[in-house]
Amino acid sequence: MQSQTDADARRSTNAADVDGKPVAGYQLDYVTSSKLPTPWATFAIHVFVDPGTGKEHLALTLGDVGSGAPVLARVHSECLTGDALFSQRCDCGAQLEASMRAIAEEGRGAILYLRQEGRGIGLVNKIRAYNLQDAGADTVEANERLGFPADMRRYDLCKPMLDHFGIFSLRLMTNNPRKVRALERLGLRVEERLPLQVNRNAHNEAYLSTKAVKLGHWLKGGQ
Ligand SMILES: Nc1nc2c(ncn2[C@@H]2O[C@H](COP(=O)(O)OP(=O)(O)OP(=O)(O)O)[C@@H](O)[C@H]2O)c(=O)[nH]1
Ligand SMILES: [Zn+2]
Repeated sequence: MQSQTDADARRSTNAADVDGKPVAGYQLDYVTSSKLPTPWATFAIHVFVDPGTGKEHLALTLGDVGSGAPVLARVHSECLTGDALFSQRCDCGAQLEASMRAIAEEGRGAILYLRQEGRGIGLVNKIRAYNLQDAGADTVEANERLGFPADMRRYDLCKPMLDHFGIFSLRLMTNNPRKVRALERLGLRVEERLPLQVNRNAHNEAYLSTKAVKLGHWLKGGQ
């Protein structure tokens, strides 16, 4: 029997995909902000709600991000296992930490924390995909065997978040060309693309290789 999570995940493929036409005027409701002290800096945390899905998306900002100068930025998709539980199966937690550190060092920047777990297939399916990976599938094949595309994320929800802060020009920390293309298609300027290669280890080596070979990520050193 299909779980609610499966149905929700599949339904969202029908919405604009990153490589499809972005939804014009994607709507997110800004709700509230507060302070978020972290080991590296005290960020401002901002919450947005997607009225269509009920999902709460977050932004962390530091300094005057609305001045017009390109903003050091990270667009990060949720990975509960990597971001909160120290999983070594991926590079997500280390990338989040590295980007928070970099922004703290610069004294100015923004992180969009998008609630699209497991490249959009949700936590339940990501854990199922891990089992398929342990049985020999790579990350793309595992998604496909579960009936999903390799990557179901959408980035058009970044636009209302960035508009809220008056950000239109980015220095983006990413290795993912699809993310850069998607943001540019939304009319944002990616002035610079900064690599974010951290925490390669025995557990995530195959995951990183698949990113490079099948998903075209800019990863040096055979990753
Ligand atoms: N389906 C699936 N998703 C995964 C797996 N490992 C990590 N993820 C998800 O992959 C996404 C990673 O997103 P980001 O950190 O934004 O990064 P990225 O698209 O890999 O590109 P970068 O900007 O270079 O980090 C998160 O949503 C994770 O939950 C996996 O094995 N299978
Ligand atoms: Zn991860």
